Amino acid sequence: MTHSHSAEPALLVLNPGSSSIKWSVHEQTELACYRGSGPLFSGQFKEDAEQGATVALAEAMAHCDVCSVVIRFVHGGAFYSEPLLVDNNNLKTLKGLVPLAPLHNKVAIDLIEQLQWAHSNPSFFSPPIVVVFDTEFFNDLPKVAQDYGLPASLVEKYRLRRYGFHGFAHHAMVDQWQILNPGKRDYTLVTAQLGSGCSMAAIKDGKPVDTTMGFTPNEGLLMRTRCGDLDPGLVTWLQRQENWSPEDTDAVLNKQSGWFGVSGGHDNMADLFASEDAKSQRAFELFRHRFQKTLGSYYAILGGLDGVVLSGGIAENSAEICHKLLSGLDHLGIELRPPGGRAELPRQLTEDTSAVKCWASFADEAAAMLSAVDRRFYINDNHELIRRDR
Ligand SMILES: Nc1ncnc2c1ncn2[C@@H]1O[C@H](COP(=O)(O)OP(=O)(O)O)[C@@H](O)[C@H]1O
Ligand SMILES: CC(=O)OP(=O)(O)O
Ligand SMILES: [Mg+2]
Repeated sequence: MTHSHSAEPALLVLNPGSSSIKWSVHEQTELACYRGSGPLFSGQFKEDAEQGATVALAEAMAHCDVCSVVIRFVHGGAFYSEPLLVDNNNLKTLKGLVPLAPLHNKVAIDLIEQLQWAHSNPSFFSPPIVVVFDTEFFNDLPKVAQDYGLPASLVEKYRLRRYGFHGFAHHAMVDQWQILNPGKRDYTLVTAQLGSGCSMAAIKDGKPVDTTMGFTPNEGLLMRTRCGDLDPGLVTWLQRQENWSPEDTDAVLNKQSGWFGVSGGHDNMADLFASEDAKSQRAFELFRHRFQKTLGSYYAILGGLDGVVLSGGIAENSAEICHKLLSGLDHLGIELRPPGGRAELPRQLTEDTSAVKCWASFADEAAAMLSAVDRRFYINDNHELIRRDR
């Protein structure tokens, strides 16, 4: 396949989540025009699809002149949070960050390597790769929301902080809220990304002031296979009891826990929610309890609440689960509509009279990723990706 300038300039976006890899192809104009007309085409593949990235790229290149591949990279550690043009040097550093987000960074590295392999094949042109970081949205979290109660010497030595993740999803939800409430100022909002990974953010006037995920994407809510909040004393106790290595500990807390572990094997939230066995119900109650506890604490630190936006595979697909998560909260000013009714997104979950307006929406992570690229790069008339002068 050759690089042809006759076709339309476009970008391929790859979004490796912890349960699937989503890809979409966007016209170059989508870069500057956040929430444009949506992707030209899109698809999904599984993490174990050996050449998933090159198949997606070949399909994109059959129709468009792909100027760049944009890949969501969950954890850039203390090194990176701004969009980065991948080269052999920074790729080494990125590879060293795999243990910080064990379910995500390795998959992103594999995607980069698949594309580089394609590049080494003379019959296949592979465009420049830009990685964009899930942490960027939370760069300027208030210090109090970045801190852990650890010794200052350790914090300084390793530049430890709470990073926050799902930045593109939370950014897209804020954007959705602003579209639904045009011109509203001084607003307080809670956004919740509920997919395989789950996180919430407290938002004041469009900026995050706290979020549930911390140093790694395994703090806070109960997730598909991640435990979320845990007493650190329990971890060290179990390590001694079970003689766990760091790798064993990682595997249990990231891959065998969450609602999957608590329910004894329900992977998909839809199955868990439909199941009537006691363990599944207990897992769902824990999921709901953590969600509501966080919502209440964010209400407290925000000093009020104008709205809630729910997103991710769970919220997008299940009106009943959205209803359960927000039920019993009349005292916070959440007056729910009966579930059911309109299925399309954004879906209004509360009555028009409700003090707190709640919505389920599609978090357009790809659009938010493209707008991050647009802040640092542009595409010239030769369809080349160029860094903007700062
Ligand atoms: N109909 C449904 N009802 C409830 N949960 C669902 C439904 N469909 C999908 N899900 C949940 O959504 C998750 C996928 O969400 P998504 O945001 O795509 O995750 P990720 O990006 O982490 O891979 C699945 O793991 C599943 O638990
Ligand atoms: C950070 C994270 O958990 O992402 P995802 O939900 O896509 O797995
Ligand atoms: Mg996701």
